[in-house]
Amino acid sequence: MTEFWVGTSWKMTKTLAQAREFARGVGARADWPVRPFVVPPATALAAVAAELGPASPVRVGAQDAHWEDAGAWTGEVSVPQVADAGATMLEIGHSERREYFGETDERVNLKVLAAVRHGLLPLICVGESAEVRRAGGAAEFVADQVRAALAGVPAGVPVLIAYEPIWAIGATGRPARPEAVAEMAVVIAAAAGTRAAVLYGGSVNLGNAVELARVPGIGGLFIGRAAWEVSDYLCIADAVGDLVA
Ligand SMILES: O=C(CO)COP(=O)(O)O
Repeated sequence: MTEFWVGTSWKMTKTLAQAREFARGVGARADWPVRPFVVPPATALAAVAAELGPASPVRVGAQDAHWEDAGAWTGEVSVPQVADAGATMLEIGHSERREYFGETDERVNLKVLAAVRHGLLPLICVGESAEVRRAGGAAEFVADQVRAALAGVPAGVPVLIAYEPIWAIGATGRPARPEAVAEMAVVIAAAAGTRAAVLYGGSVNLGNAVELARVPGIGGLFIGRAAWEVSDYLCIADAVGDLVA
């Protein structure tokens, strides 16, 4: 395995001081066996990027951005703005945004196109609900999400796609079984093509990270809660790194 992504989204957590502390912790590390990334809240993007510096191997991502470059969109931030703050990746379509903030497949696609237009690496989140899985429609649902997100994106443009089943995310979630992740990696690769690396997210922790990282077709892990302490993040990156080195 030549490259394996390990990243964490901080969601709506961390003050500036906490964000800087985390950035100092990852910034102190010179050698990475994995491709590291952090996805701070918008308030901390610039501070984290500044702390890491432009040459850092740790990539910084924004959790969301509007599809227009600028304008009268109160409360939003644009892709050029998050890029200006230091983001080189853009997370798009997390299920929390789809569920609570009206993110549709169409908007996800507009945001992917905006990210590509401005040279940010899109990190597109997809995943089915427990209901859809129970009804046997998970593969089709996720393939549709992937195809919709990538409509109009030229074939050679690299993207990351995080498979994050809704039932696996957060305090009430349970991690997907490796076999289910493997099946979905095939589905996503078929829908997205070779330009996509497929990541898994949803209740990843130190105890299950290696098993999930071993899943065929999986090129990274996208972690929430279990990586919010920098020492925990580094432990997971090292455990996975031993596997992929
Ligand atoms: O949503 C996630 C990453 O985007 C995963 O969150 P948890 O790891 O906290 O379940």
